[in-house]
Amino acid sequence: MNRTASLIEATAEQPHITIEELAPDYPVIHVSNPQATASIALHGAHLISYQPSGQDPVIFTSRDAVFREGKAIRGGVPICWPWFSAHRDAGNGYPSHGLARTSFWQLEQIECGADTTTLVLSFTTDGSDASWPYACKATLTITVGSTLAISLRSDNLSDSAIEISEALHSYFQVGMADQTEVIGLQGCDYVFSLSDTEVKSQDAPIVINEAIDRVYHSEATIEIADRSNQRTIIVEKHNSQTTVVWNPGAEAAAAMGDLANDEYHHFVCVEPANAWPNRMTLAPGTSHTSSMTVSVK
Ligand SMILES: O=P(O)(O)OC[C@H]1O[C@@H](O)[C@H](O)[C@@H](O)[C@@H]1O
Repeated sequence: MNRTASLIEATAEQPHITIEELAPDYPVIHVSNPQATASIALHGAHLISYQPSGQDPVIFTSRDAVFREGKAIRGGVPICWPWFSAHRDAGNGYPSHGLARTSFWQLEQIECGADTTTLVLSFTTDGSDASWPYACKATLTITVGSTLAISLRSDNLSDSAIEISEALHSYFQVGMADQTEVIGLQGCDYVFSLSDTEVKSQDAPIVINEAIDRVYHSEATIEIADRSNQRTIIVEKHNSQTTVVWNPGAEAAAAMGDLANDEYHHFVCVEPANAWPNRMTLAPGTSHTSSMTVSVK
C-alpha cells in the first residue's frame, strides 16, 4: 500500500481530516474544524497552510513550491532538525537545515476535539546516514484551532551525547513586508547569519525593507505588525532560546527557482529555534521539547 492509501485508511474515521495526493505517493493531510483550516504534508511533517476562520491565511507558501521527495517545500513551516543551517561538516555537501525537512515522517496519532485537531508525527534516524550517525527521534505535535500550536520533541536514542540544533522555520504571510515590523527583539544580541562572528545588538523593531538574515539570542514573544493588513501575528515561544528573522529580498528571491519573483514582499520568516550559542546537548536517553503558539489580533 502506498503512503497515500495508508493515510486514507488510518484517518477514515476522523471527522476533520481529508487526504489529498499532491504528487505520486506524496500525500497531504487537510484539516478543517470549526475554528480553522490547515494542510500538512507528510514530507517533512511540513505545515503548508493555516487559516483561522474569518482571517486571511497566516502561513505563506510559494505558488512555485515544489512537492517532491527530497526537495524542501518553499514556505510553510519547514522543520529544521537535527541541525539548523549548514551541517557542521558543510564541506561534505550535506543538506542545509537537516534531514527531517526532506524526508517522509510517520503519522502517529490524530485527535479531533470540538474545536481543535491535533496531529502527532515522528521522524527517526537509526545512525546509518553518513551525515548523522546517531539514533534519535523527532516528534512533532501540531494543534490546529483558533490558535496554532507546534511543539518539537527531540529524543536521544543512542548511547552517547548528541548535539542538536533546530528551528520551526515559519513563513508568516504579510500584506507588504516593507510595511511590516518585527517587534520584541530590541536589546537582543544577534549575528548576520551563522557565518558571521561579529555580535551586534538590536536597537529598534525590525522593518523588513531589505534582505535580512539574522540570528538572535532571545526567548521573547515576537509580534509581527502587518500594517497593510492591519493585523498582528503573535509568536509565543517556549524552550526556544534563538529567533531567526529571514527574508531573501529582491536579488536572492529572483535567483530562487521555487519562489516567484514578487513573493518576497509577502512573507517574513520568524523562526523559533535553538541554534548558534543555544545548540542543545542531549545526554543518552534524554529529550528536549520546544514549542511555539501562533495567534492573530
Ligand atoms: O533556502 P533554504 O535552505 O530553505 O534556507 C532559507 C534561509 O533559511 C534561514 O533560516 C537561514 O538563516 C538563511 O541563511 C537561509 O537562506
